[in-house]
Amino acid sequence: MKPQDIVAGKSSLWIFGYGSLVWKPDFKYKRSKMGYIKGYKRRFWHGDSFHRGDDEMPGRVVTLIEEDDACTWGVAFEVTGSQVEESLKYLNVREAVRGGYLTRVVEFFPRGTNQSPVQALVYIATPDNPIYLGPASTEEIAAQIAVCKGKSGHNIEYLLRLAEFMRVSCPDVDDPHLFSIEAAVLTTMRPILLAG
Ligand SMILES: N[C@@H](CCC(=O)N[C@@H](CS)C(=O)NCC(=O)O)C(=O)O
Repeated sequence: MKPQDIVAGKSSLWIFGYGSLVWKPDFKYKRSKMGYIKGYKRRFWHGDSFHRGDDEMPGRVVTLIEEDDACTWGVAFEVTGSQVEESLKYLNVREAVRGGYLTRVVEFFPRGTNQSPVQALVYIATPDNPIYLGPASTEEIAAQIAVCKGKSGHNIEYLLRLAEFMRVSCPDVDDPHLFSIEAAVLTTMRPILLAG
């Protein structure tokens, strides 16, 4: 199913967030559910020269990388009525125009028993994206995040809020990629913060 098909004439739509959307949706929605999608892993492999970086020093934000046995936890937001058009208009600017993300349709599995999966729209930056940065070591990613900031704030805030969200909302989910980068940034920043 194409994204436009899931949206066409819809009075209700689910939008899956796995990065800044989990802690800052900034659009009106009817309800939200914790849950996951299959076949993708979350990685800090996308560049950002607007929200958390600039043209000289692009920040690193998350995208989804296809991997058969992977799953990524996040939040799905249900928008209904006028919220559908309002949220898509807002996210098109925030995610597509300023962030370089494309839309895809995924199957979202809400957490909990007796919850049926639903089709959801997701914003994803693919490797052919001009500001896609790709894989790097934990230390390299942490060093980049530690020094970048953009119009929405520091790249460290983006990292720590996502890590905090996962610890609080998905305490039983391990995310070695996310938490190893968080630990590396805090190790880098600790002497600087304590020296002050
Ligand atoms: N599409 C992912 C990632 C979204 C994301 O982090 N997008 C960036 C654009 S580069 C953003 O909106 N940043 C806002 C901010 O950093 O406050 C999601 O569903 O959460």
